[in-house]
Amino acid sequence: MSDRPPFLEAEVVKKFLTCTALIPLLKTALINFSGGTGGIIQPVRTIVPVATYGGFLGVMPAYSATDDALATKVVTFYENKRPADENETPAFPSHHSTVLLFEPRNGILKAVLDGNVITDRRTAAVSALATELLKPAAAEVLCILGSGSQAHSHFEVFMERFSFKELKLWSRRREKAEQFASTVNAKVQVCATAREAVTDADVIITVTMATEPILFGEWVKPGAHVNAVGACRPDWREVDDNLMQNCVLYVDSREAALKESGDIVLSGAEIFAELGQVLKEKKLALAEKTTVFKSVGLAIEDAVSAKLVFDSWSAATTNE
Ligand SMILES: NC(=O)C1=CN([C@@H]2O[C@H](COP(=O)(O)OP(=O)(O)OC[C@H]3O[C@@H](n4cnc5c(N)ncnc54)[C@H](O)[C@@H]3O)[C@@H](O)[C@H]2O)C=CC1
Ligand SMILES: O=C([O-])C1=[NH+]CCC1
Repeated sequence: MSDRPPFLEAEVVKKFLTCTALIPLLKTALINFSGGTGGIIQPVRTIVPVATYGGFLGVMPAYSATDDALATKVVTFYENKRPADENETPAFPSHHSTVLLFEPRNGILKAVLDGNVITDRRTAAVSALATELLKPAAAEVLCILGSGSQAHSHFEVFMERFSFKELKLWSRRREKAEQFASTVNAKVQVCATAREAVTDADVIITVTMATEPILFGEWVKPGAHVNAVGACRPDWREVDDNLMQNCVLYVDSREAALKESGDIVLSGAEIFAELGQVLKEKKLALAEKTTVFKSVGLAIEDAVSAKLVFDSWSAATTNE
């Protein structure tokens, strides 16, 4: 047998990273991250700007004693500059990531995993956890702004976890939204403007590479819940000041959000609670108010996801 650690590619990750298995792990990890039983060491990620090319490289290490998981994700994300020709598709996906999973007992590298599926699924699963707690009681209309990788993963996870009656989609390039609508197994209303998509929505998901607001408070139905997933740089925005300042604001990590989220840093909006606190103390879930969950993405989510995939893959391989 080779000493080389295995590389678990996207198809393997897809097979083992099911929502059913992942969501309870994320729930526990987020509670522990926000003070639960502790045992989680996770610094705010290091970001190296690749300014010449409009890119960023992020290093995201985390250790969970409770989960016995030690990992680091390396992620690059590049501003997906609008091509000069409107009909041209950007040559590369905007995000690329890889997860290194270590054996906590001795530090040996156990596996290298495709990080793209992990990033897409765990982000959508965390948004679903926030939505379960913060959506209005009768939530019938879901709106997604954006049509890239995260839009797809959020769609998949939300279709599995909720039963919305209507799904509205807006994307900067209408043909991308139409392409999305034609490939998914559900009726999707493609909207000409973000405003049209947001109007009357009970739950809104922003998953764009926008650097200026694309979601405005005056469009949002009182009591709606927003998962604000993009704009992970301190000078990038997806959501305007009006919404940020007039909502009950939840984050995945207070420390990271105050450093990385332009929507928070530039609006001066006050954070009400971390998601992990709400998962632990349900009374913090003010679902009758207009709520925003600002997610920047946590290394611990990647670590528990990678361990789940590796353990499931190892068990399946041993039994073959
Ligand atoms: N919070 C978290 O844990 C994570 C957040 N993200 C963020 O989620 C967002 C979406 O990521 P992906 O779907 O992987 O990216 P993607 O590149 O696959 O899709 C981006 C979408 O944004 C649209 N877009 C690009 N520039 C825009 C602009 N100026 N205005 C409006 N729309 C614009 C594109 O047309 C596309 O629909 C990004 O901001 C990304 O950094 C990604 C991973 C994890
Ligand atoms: O958590 C993550 O992997 C990311 N958040 C924003 C860009 C990538």
